[in-house]
Amino acid sequence: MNKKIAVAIDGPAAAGKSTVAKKVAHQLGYVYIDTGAMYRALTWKSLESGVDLHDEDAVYQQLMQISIDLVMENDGQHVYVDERDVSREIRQQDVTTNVSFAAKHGKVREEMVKRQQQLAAERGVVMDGRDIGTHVIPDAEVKIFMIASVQERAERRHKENIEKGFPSDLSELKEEIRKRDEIDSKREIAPLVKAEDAIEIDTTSLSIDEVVDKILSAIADRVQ
Ligand SMILES: Nc1ncnc2c1ncn2[C@@H]1O[C@H](COP(=O)(O)OP(=O)(O)O)[C@@H](O)[C@H]1O
Ligand SMILES: Nc1ccn([C@@H]2O[C@H](COP(=O)(O)OP(=O)(O)O)[C@@H](O)[C@H]2O)c(=O)n1
Repeated sequence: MNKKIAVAIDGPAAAGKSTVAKKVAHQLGYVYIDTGAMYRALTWKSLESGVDLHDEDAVYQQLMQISIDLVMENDGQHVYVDERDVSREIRQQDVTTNVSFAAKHGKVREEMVKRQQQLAAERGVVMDGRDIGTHVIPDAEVKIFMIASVQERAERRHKENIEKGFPSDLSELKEEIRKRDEIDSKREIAPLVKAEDAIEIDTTSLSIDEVVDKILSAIADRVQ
């Protein structure tokens, strides 16, 4: 497979996007870009500095003052805000429950999309998020929309939290996922929606490797 392409993976919270995107990128020797981590990094910084996440100008100003870097290291991708490694902090519950507020502002999204498009300028990328196939890389050669039931997604996140030593409550997780999906799907700017030309994969009863294989074969079909 010589021709390098862009693969856009979108879908709701905990559908398995980043796990699968990382594996697909690894198999192809592509770069993986986690756009959710960028919104989480901004949210973490805003909470740290006491910025009101509902104040569009304040959140935008905060974003313009920071650099957000995704760096591949031996143990996986790390996220830096300026010089600080915040990979763990951005997965904490206060960031998770607030990130959709930061992500709904038009000015914030415009700047994020600009940064993400720079990262994807060269092909050979797998990028995951909510608006990748619709706004960030609308001309991506392969677009995937991953879904799974809320129950399944909450159970997956619960298991992951316990493994990481994070406190976790299944019914709270279900509620948080439902609420975040609703904000992400109903926002005015670039809501979470399947791109017309995206392939939908329901991962509820699929293993990680089965999903990876489906995406790799969609890519193989496209680049032939
Ligand atoms: N098809 C799958 N079957 C079972 N578990 C999965 C599957 N895909 C992902 N997971 C697990 O679900 C959790 C959430 O996946 P993640 O990739 O973080 O989702 P997203 O990026 O969509 O939020 C992770 O712990 C991951 O290992
Ligand atoms: N391209 C993107 C990526 C994430 N986001 C926002 O960032 C939040 C966190 O994204 P994420 O991919 O880390 O979320 P999880 O599904 O991993 O929990 C989402 O709930 C969206 O509010 C977005 O608006 N657009």
